[in-house]
Amino acid sequence: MTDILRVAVIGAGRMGADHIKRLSTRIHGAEVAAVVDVDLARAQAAIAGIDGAVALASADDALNNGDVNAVLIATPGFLHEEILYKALEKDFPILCEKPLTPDAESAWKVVQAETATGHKRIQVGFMRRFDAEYAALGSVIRDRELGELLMLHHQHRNPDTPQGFTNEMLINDSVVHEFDAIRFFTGEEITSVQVRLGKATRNAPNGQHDPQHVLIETESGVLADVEIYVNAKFGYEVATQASFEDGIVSIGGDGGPYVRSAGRWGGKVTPGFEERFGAAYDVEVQAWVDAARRGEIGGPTAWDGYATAACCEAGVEAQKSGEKVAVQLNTKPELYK
Ligand SMILES: NC(=O)C1=CN([C@@H]2O[C@H](COP(=O)(O)OP(=O)(O)OC[C@H]3O[C@@H](n4cnc5c(N)ncnc54)[C@H](O)[C@@H]3O)[C@@H](O)[C@H]2O)C=CC1
Ligand SMILES: O=C1[C@@H](O)[C@H](O)[C@@H](O)[C@H](O)[C@H]1O
Repeated sequence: MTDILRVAVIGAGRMGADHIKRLSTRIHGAEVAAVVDVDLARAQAAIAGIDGAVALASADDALNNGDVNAVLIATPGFLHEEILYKALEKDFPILCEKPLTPDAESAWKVVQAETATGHKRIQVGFMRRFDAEYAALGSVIRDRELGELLMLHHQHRNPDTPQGFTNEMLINDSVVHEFDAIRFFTGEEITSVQVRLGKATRNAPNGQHDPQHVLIETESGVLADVEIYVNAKFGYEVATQASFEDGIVSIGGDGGPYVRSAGRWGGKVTPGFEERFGAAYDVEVQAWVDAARRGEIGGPTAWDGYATAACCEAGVEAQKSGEKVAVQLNTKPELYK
C-alpha cells in the first residue's frame, strides 16, 4: 500500500467541483493537492477550505508539482488526450472522466501508450458500473438467474444541455454511458449502431435533433435501444428495462419517498446526474483510490474507453446516414484480457 494519494484535479467545472468536494470530505486515502483550471478564479474558489491545496492555471504546473502523485481529469472530453499522455509519462494513477477521448483513433493511441508502459494506470469515469441497481442487474445477467438476456431498453433524459452541447455530443457525451453499460451488462462488444431521428422537440438548441432513438446490437445478438432526450425539461432520468427468457427487470425508475400532501400525491424527480448518481460517484472514486494505492486500477479501463469511442464514432456516422453502421475494433491487447 503506497502513501495517501495527493490528487491534482484538472478542470474545476461542474464535474470537477463535485469530485473535489467528495475527495476532500468523503473519500479515504486521498487528498486534493492541486486544482487546475484555465479560469484561475474557479480553481481558487474550488480549493477554499481545503488545507494544503494549491490553485493553478496549467496542468503542466500541477504534474510537475512535487506534492502531486495522482491525477483526476475533468476537463471537456476533447482536452483529455494531451493530459493523459503527460500523466502516463509520470506513471501517475489516473481517473479520467468519460469520454476517454472523443474519437476512436485518439483513444487507440492512448491504449497503445498505456500498453507500452506494461501496466494499467487509467481508469475511465463510467460511474454507472458502481450504481447499486446497475450492479444488481449485472449480477442477474451474469448468474443467468432469469435465463438468457434478450433485450435492453434504455431511457436517458436530461433536463437541458450546457452551452455548446452539439448534436454529436448526444452520442459522444451522453449515449457513451449506454455503450459502456451495455458492454458491462453483456460482457460483449457492440457490433453495430443505428440512429433514428424522429419528431423533434422545439426546446432543442444549437442545431441538436432531440430526442434520438439509438439501436444497438451485441456480439451474441442482444438488441438494445436508447431513447436519448437531452432537453426533456422535467428533470434527470436514467432507466433500463431488461427482457430475459424468464422475466423482466427494471432499474432506475421512480423511487424514493411517496408523499401525499396539499391535495397531491407522488415523489420527486432528481434534477441532475450529481443527485441521481451521487452515491455511484463516491463508490467509483473510492474504488480508484483504493486500487491506485495498491498499484492497480479499480474500474473501467482505457480499453473500455477505446471500445466506447469506437461505438460513438459509429453512432455519429449513423446519425448522419440513418444506416446501420458496423463498429470497427482493433485487437484487444493482452494487458486488458
Ligand atoms: N460521469 C458523468 O456522469 C459526467 C461526466 N462529465 C465529464 O466530465 C468532464 C467535464 O465536464 P463538465 O464538468 O460538465 O464541464 P465544465 O465545462 O463544467 O467544466 C470544465 C472545466 O474545465 C476547465 N478547462 C477548460 N480547458 C482547460 C484546460 N486546458 N486546463 C484546465 N482546465 C480547463 C473549464 O474552465 C471548466 O471549468 C467531461 O469529460 C464530461 O464529459 C460531465 C458530466 C457528468
Ligand atoms: O456524463 C454526463 C453528461 O456529460 C452528459 O451530458 C449527460 O447526458 C449524462 O447523463 C451525464 O452522466
